[in-house]
Amino acid sequence: MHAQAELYTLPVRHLRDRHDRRDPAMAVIEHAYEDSAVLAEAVAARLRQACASALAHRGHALLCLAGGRTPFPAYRQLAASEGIDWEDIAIVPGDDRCVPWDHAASNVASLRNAFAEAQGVRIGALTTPDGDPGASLQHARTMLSRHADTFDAVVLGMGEDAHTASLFPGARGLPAALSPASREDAFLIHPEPLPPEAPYPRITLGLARLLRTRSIHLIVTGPRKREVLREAMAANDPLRHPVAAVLRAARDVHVHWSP
Ligand SMILES: O=C1O[C@H](COP(=O)(O)O)[C@@H](O)[C@H](O)[C@H]1O
Repeated sequence: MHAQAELYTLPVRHLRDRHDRRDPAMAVIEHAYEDSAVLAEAVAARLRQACASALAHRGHALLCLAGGRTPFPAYRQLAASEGIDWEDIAIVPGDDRCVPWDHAASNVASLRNAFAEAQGVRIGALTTPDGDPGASLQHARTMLSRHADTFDAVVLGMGEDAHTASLFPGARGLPAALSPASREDAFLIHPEPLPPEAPYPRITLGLARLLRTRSIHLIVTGPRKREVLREAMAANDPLRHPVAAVLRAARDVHVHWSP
């Protein structure tokens, strides 16, 4: 195991204290690593520990995992871990793009691919096989109603526009998806503008469902995302920087960063 580098220069706790005095118990726990390989190893170890603890205490584990690209090296390491009883573990994506399952942008397809080695693991889809947005929304809500337990771990990513899961700034459906009063677990989001790297409508878990978890890990890499995270925390405006909603509402968020 590599030593964790002490290079996280973002004064996270300071910014939280200064800009959000309502709940001083909230905490962002910072982890900075020398590179993305070390980050992946550390995140995989955290997820392994969350699974082991859940299996020991409850006999099953439920993970909610981000799509995109950044966390996949950690997922592949987790999937290759020895001694995990995958048959008792279920995974749901935190969001997905409304595309067919055989499309390169499908988060559920990427997750199924990353966990191919994990014999017996169940990976639920937020989308229907053809990716139809309306049918996917209904499908996601039904699927999530069958996975209503508290998550053992939630992994989130963040885009350079400060979206997390598919909670996109400026999207019409964002206020409902961020509302703690929303009764639904999943929402259809039409990002405006569509992100060029994945220009599709999305299904996302809402903030309240994401926060029903025993642990949260936000994974960000590169200097630009670190800047965005700092801006999000300073502004503390979730409609502009949806990631701020997670940072201010969760009791503890582990932020994992590497260059
Ligand atoms: O579109 C998405 O983007 C975010 C960030 O992805 P990353 O590869 O830049 O970390 C991701 O967390 C989300 O699941 C995905 O649908």
